[in-house]
Amino acid sequence: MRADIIDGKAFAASLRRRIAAAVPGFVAKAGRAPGLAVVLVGEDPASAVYVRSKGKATREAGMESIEHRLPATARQEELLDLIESLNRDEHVDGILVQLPLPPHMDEAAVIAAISPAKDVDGFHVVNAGRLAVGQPGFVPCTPLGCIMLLKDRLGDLSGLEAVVIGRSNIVGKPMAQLLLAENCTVTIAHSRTRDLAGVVRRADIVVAAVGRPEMVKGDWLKPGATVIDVGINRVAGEAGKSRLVGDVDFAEAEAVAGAITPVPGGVGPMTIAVLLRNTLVAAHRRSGFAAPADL
Ligand SMILES: NC(=O)C1=CN([C@@H]2O[C@H](COP(=O)(O)OP(=O)(O)OC[C@H]3O[C@@H](n4cnc5c(N)ncnc54)[C@H](OP(=O)(O)O)[C@@H]3O)[C@@H](O)[C@H]2O)C=CC1
Ligand SMILES: Nc1nc(=O)c2c([nH]1)NC[C@@H]1CN(c3ccc(C(=O)N[C@@H](CCC(=O)O)C(=O)O)cc3)C=[N+]21
Repeated sequence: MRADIIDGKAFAASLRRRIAAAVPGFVAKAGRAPGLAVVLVGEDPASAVYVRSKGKATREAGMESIEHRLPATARQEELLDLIESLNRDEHVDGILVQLPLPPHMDEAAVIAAISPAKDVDGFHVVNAGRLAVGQPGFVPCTPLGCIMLLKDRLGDLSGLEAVVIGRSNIVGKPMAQLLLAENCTVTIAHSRTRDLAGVVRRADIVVAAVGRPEMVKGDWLKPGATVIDVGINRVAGEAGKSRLVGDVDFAEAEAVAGAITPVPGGVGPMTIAVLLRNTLVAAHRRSGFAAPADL
């Protein structure tokens, strides 16, 4: 069997078109465009690339992109003051502080400073708590994008065995919460898990969010499983160039899985599309308008 490729890039493009189509309706009612503020601290080249592509996608959707850069040496107080001014700015609906932050900053304290109503990353404890208890809030973009791909592929997920590898606050834990909310039987695996291959072999759905290039092997998978590869790992490629690989050994997995997301072109593009979706939803909620239902 050869797995179907789940085209996250195409799905993300269609989501972005639906978002762009809904923006003029908001502008007509509110008299302004939805605004997303992205804050980059330091010069990490990978982060700078992401921030640029987020800004471009935001403008292409007809929204306002507000970009702030602070030097790597900035004091945490300066960042907290900036977040406070963005919290107060009526034109800012969403605030994203690009992670990771320089080591002298306390990420939890910085995230806590963002107004939960503008936390389009869904990283604030209030939004994490809402997700855990099933109240409406903001859900982290990457796991929400993964759920959209899974439901598009499989329809109802009820009763399926799902294994999430990774338990970070930004991917693994919210991913597990979302799968639970879809009535999956959820196992969360991590670096202390015994017999990881044996655990993964039970899964109808495997979500790999580890950060270890090509760790998940083909013979770890149940034949026909649906594999969502969140990993983004830059490794040495040919002729001194680097290339991106996921946490799943794609060549091996493709021969066993029923369907699999590629890297690049899978989960990554979904993350940005869902960020725009969350920003549009935040704009509607903050203005007291019902958010478009089909996003
Ligand atoms: N596509 C996208 O849009 C995004 C992609 N990513 C990518 O996803 C990956 C994960 O990101 P993130 O969650 O932030 O990473 P973290 O480093 O925060 O978490 C990694 C998790 O993997 C677990 N882990 C590490 N080694 C092993 C192992 N050998 N076996 C089993 N589990 C292991 C860790 O376990 P423990 O808790 O025990 O240490 C931890 O829970 C990265 O490649 C990142 O680049 C991240 C965000 C967005
Ligand atoms: N506050 C915050 N929110 C985030 O959502 C956040 C963050 N910090 N820090 C870093 C991670 C990582 N992340 C990605 C977004 C898009 C792609 C993406 O579009 N990837 C393309 C390839 C891009 C390339 O070629 O480099 C793809 O997979 O096809 C990947 C990874 C968001 N993150």
